[in-house]
Amino acid sequence: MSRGGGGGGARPVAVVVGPPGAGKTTVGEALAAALGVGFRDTDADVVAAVGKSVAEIFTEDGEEAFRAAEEDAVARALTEHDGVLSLGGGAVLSARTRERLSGHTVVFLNVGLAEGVRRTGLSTARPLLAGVNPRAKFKELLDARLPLYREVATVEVDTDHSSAEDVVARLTAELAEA
Ligand SMILES: Nc1ncnc2c1ncn2[C@@H]1O[C@H](COP(=O)(O)OP(=O)(O)OP(=O)(O)O)[C@@H](O)[C@H]1O
Ligand SMILES: O=C(O)C1=C[C@@H](O)[C@@H](O)[C@H](O)C1
Ligand SMILES: [Mg+2]
Repeated sequence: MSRGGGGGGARPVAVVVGPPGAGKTTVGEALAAALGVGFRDTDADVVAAVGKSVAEIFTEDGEEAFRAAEEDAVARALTEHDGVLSLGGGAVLSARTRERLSGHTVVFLNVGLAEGVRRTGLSTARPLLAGVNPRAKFKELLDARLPLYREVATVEVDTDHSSAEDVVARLTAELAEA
């Protein structure tokens, strides 16, 4: 829950973006705890709003329906939440969302192909990577999205060779300087 109690007028202390497996949820949650603020994840907001898991929305309603619900969830959270806000990995695909991120502190958690595939490999909860060749899909996704993550980011952290705890420590230092 937000410190401001929700409603309009709030503003996240940091918005976290990046590819699947970058640590948006893990690091986002730990960063919020380190800063003593609340945590919100738009994937969880979409699940709550639609009443189905992310995988069910993709399978039953299609990616376009998920993206529309995600765009709404991001817009709401940006005005309601004053803690750390993690976005879904593909949220930056929306030009409207990218515009809405302008002026916010946006952390891009980057992860390379090999490490991203390794971190997401054991999960069946990511419908986009559930196909026959998750590595090719991950590469395609990184190629398409890297410029979009960088377009919105005010801070970029490479997570390949750092534990989630180290990433949080680097981010708390960077955000204190900003
Ligand atoms: N810096 C890190 N080092 C090692 N493992 C990590 C790191 N960050 C996250 N992980 C692990 O990678 C997996 C994916 O992390 P997480 O779910 O936080 O990613 P995400 O960016 O939220 O992905 P998604 O876009 O699918 O929601 C988890 O098992 C998590 O523990
Ligand atoms: O990278 C993506 O496109 C996605 C990432 C997840 O956070 C979820 O939003 C969903 O699985 C799609
Ligand atoms: Mg996540």
